Amino acid sequence: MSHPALLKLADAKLSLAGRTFGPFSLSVQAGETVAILGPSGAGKSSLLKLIAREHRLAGGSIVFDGRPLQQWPAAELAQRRAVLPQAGAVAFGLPVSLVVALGRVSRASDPAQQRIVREALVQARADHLAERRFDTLSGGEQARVQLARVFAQAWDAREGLLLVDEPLAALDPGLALELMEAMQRFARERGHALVAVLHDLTTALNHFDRLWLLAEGRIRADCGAVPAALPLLEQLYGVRLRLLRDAEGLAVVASSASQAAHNPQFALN
Ligand SMILES: Nc1ncnc2c1ncn2[C@@H]1O[C@H](COP(=O)(O)OP(=O)(O)OP(=O)(O)O)[C@@H](O)[C@H]1O
Repeated sequence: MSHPALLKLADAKLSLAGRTFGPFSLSVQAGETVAILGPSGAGKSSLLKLIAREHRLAGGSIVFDGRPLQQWPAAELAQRRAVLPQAGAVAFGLPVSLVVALGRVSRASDPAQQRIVREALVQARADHLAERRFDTLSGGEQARVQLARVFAQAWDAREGLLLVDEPLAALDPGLALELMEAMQRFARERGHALVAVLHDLTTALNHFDRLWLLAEGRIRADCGAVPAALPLLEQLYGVRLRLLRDAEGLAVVASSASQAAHNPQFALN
């Protein structure tokens, strides 16, 4: 028997500067991981913000854990869903430990705060930065601290929602992989759903269950994150893609049409 969706959008619409996005009819199960993909300007961040309740719903409905999103009291919602905005969206001249502790402000009393902040920093590979000022950190260091804040916020929730916007964009390949795995583990252990805006197709196919493909403010496909999605991705971005595969996983690379046509080794299956 299938469980009711943790998050359900039914004909949800968003209106920004006279432009309408959607209608979106989408659902996410507890523990599921979804990557939102699409060309620049497609509306990925806007959709994420709509789900995060940072944008007002202009039509339809969004239900989170059986309750319309707009009916959730702010403090309760903050304890069940955490948002990592796109880099540069927040600028703090604060100590790192305080930035991470901001994830806990919705709790009236929080005796575990110090321990959780410390452990969240460890999981985000940022514990060595605890004593630094946030605005003196590099882009990749800031990204790790922001991720620690998200971890701290959703630390003791179950079946919550992590909404992250290009969380790995500022990280070197080793760290990007480590943090992707940390996010997956963190979400899996708590039954949290993870919805991420991404540009990296390799990460999307290797680490996510589902893909929402977005173009011009509309969902073009809602499909499994499987190699068979490649033709849809080619259409979405208007580029030929090659799929490289070995025992450890897949890699997707953009390629010129002529290269792809002459290389049967990379054919889809
Ligand atoms: N608050 C806003 N007011 C008016 N227009 C907006 C607002 N936020 C975004 N837009 C516009 O809506 C469109 C979609 O923006 P959005 O940030 O959602 O795209 P995106 O798919 O996340 O792009 P990128 O990959 O470049 O980050 C863009 O044309 C953008 O300029």
